Amino acid sequence: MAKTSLDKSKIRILLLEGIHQSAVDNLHNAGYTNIERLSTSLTEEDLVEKIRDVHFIGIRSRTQLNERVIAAAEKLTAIGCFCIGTNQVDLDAALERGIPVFNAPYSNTRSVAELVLAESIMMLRGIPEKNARAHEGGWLKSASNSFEARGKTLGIVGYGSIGAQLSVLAESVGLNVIYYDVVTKLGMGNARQVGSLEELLARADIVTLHVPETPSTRWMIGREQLSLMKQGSYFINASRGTVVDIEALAESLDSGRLLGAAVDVFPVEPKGNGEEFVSPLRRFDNVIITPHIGGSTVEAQENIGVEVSDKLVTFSDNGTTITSVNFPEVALPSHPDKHRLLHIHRNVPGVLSEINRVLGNEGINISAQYLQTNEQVGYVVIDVDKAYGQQALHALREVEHTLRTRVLYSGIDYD
Ligand SMILES: NC(=O)C1=CN([C@@H]2O[C@H](COP(=O)(O)OP(=O)(O)OC[C@H]3O[C@@H](n4cnc5c(N)ncnc54)[C@H](O)[C@@H]3O)[C@@H](O)[C@H]2O)C=CC1
Ligand SMILES: O=C(O)CCC(=O)C(=O)O
Repeated sequence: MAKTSLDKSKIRILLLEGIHQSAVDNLHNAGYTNIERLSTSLTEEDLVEKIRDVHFIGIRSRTQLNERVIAAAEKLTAIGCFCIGTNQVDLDAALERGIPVFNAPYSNTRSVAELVLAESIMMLRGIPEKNARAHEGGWLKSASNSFEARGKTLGIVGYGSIGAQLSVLAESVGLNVIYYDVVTKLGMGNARQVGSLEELLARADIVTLHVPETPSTRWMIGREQLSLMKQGSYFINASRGTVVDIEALAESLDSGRLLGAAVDVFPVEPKGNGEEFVSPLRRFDNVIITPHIGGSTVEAQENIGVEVSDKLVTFSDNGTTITSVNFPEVALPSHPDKHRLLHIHRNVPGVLSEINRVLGNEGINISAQYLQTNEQVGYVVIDVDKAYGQQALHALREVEHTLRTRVLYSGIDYD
């Protein structure tokens, strides 16, 4: 039987931003029934109120879990990002409070890559303007500025899961692929890494960004970088809105240096479908604007729902933190006949021996134990005989540098 620290019906789960029903079904199947699912994100004020009693929260890219929100989340046990990016969460603030953060690093990779390839072909053919004219009753039948993809050069910035997947798809339609990455990477197929961002910008007919939001990628593309791009080239951003200076991009479109752009992510995005989208790019017919839907396919969302809810359930039931993006990774085999203690502490020397000393003083025999640390935090999972659950928990709470403790009772429901 799965272990649980509370009766599962008392474990409150809040899912925001229209997380797929597959997550709800999966949580129900695992015995978690106290689930609230909202279709939008929440403002900081609303979130601070709502998160107080929540044990697990699921978000996508829009919800900002900053220091203030996390500090208000007194009961929060884990965070699930039902997406790839985790830049919307203050990972250190979560770590400091002993809260692991999980994501779905691969489930929407293919969806983004397919969209970017499709946009490349559409832009090369001038479809966005032709489509706009036709909707207004116009008829723009012309081969001018309309090109085949075959033989053109696609420049990928950030050759990770999405960049590499796109590289394979792009070669299949005859695009030549070059890429720039801060890490040396082996190219898929005939793709070639270039030595600098500047070289990529100068050589590519289409530049597409697939980097995470980090201090090194913030405003990485501005006036200077756009001025290096070829006359008559195309630009795509489906990474994060903060990577590109959007005013500078608008200037490059006005000047005609860029023949088109496709943008899926923006520095400020509406928090739900009802809010107005404001952007200097709205005036361009040759810009494909999409509402941050690079990863929004039925397949991706269903898979993400299962993947991330599985990670939350496994952590809740067993203390497993494998694949967490901010936390020491620990997995101890399940021991159904034991109680399991979770101890999260500041990573300073001597904590483990202190844990063992206090448990020893209480006459508690440890039947299994596993510790992992990162720079800031240590996480130890300890199995003890069933007789000692509460007693062991009290002893552990006395250990200096403790951030958080939990006991997972084997097959017994406690408050
Ligand atoms: N539009 C959408 O709906 C979606 C957007 N995304 C965004 O795409 C990003 C990339 O996703 P993945 O490919 O899965 O990530 P990844 O982590 O597999 O790859 C990112 C790559 O960027 C490289 N990189 C990091 N900093 C760089 C820099 N300053 N210059 C050049 N390269 C740099 C890394 O070395 C890595 O190879 C995510 O972090 C997320 O922000 C992801 C999924 C959906
Ligand atoms: O689906 C979403 O809300 C965000 C997708 C995304 O940007 C990501 O996976 O990082």
